[in-house]
Amino acid sequence: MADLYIGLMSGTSLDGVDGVLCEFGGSAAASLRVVAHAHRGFDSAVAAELMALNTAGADELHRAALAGNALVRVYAAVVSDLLRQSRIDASQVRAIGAHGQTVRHRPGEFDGTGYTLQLNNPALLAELTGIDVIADFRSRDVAAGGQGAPLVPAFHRAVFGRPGVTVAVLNLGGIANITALSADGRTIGFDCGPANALMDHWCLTHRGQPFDRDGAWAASGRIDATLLSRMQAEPFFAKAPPKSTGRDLFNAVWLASMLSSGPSSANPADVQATLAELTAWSAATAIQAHASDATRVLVCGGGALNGHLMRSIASHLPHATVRPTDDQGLPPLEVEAAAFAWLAKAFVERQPGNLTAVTGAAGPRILGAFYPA
Ligand SMILES: Nc1ncnc2c1ncn2[C@@H]1O[C@H](COP(=O)(O)OP(=O)(O)OP(=O)(O)O)[C@@H](O)[C@H]1O
Ligand SMILES: CC(=O)N[C@H]1[C@@H]2OC[C@@H](O2)[C@@H](O)[C@@H]1O[C@H](C)C(=O)O
Repeated sequence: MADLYIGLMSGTSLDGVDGVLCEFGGSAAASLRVVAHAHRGFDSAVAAELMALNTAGADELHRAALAGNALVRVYAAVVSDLLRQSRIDASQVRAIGAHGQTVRHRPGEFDGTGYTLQLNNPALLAELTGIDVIADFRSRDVAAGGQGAPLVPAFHRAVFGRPGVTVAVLNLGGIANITALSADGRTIGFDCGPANALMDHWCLTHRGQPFDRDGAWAASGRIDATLLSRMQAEPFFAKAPPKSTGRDLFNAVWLASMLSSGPSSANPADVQATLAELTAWSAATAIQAHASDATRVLVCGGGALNGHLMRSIASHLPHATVRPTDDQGLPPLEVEAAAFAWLAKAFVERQPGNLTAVTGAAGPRILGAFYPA
């Protein structure tokens, strides 16, 4: 039987769900083949509710439970798209790795353990698809004192790692994270700052568009150096890894406080240009600090389709080629979903999914919880 897994990712951009059906040839992810990719956007009511649940509000428990159900109905539709496209029957798929929707991420805070919360209803997904589901990949790492994020570096190492060569992988989702795959075999990874979450918010507010296609609007503006340096002073950027972040920090309130706490350009296009530069600067700074000898930077996530952002990052890293991951046979919008297919496989095989050097957890841990078909 082919080793078939589905990965489902709905990330911090809140743009919808990416799913992939993957075939694994052996235990190494290098032998992974994406058989099918499907994407479904959230309808506006679901997107608005998921966004609202990122901040405290009335009757949250009830609303969060219903939002988990709504999310899973989109997941089930994506699974059905994948099976139809690939003409594969549900019974042939070993498991689905379903990330869920992060609405809070506070590892290590409050009582020392803190929490990370992904809305989901894996029982309903198992019911709707008839396939085993693995979910809640982050909590065990947090329980072991880790950040619970980013989790993709282990997958990046397995698919993009090259012995004796330093490679940097940059994910530009709602939040940005890097993986530094050093020539000597060490792997470091951490969230390096905001990516599309703030740019999408600003674009929607001022242009009525969910995102700035190709970064054309940002490219039309001028970087506001004063605003940029105020943003760069955010303590998260100077923090040493392990570190992770999310909409808990980089949200509309953060942006509003940056805009109101000193002089800033009145022109919204200039703010967009400044946000793009903040992403480029923070990613390039992280790469220079942890993978200074990288001559290749592989970019995944929707930001890889933002030509302006890609050029800005490249201009900060003149000694490296900055290319989308399609170059390595895995298109940018498939990487994270494939990582959760890979993590589901790791769970089924009782292999640890975390890298302690990345998350800071006390040890390697098997990640996820099992919901049988
Ligand atoms: N053609 C494009 N031009 C500019 N930006 C784009 C383009 N296509 C997608 N994007 C951006 O990519 C985002 C989606 O990226 P992605 O699917 O990687 O996010 P995500 O899964 O939410 O990420 P993460 O979990 O890493 O935070 C969109 O919200 C948009 O901002
Ligand atoms: C808590 C959470 O959902 N974090 C996401 C988010 O989106 C990007 C970045 O922040 C990364 O840390 C993580 O996602 C990827 C899939 C990860 O865990 O590697």
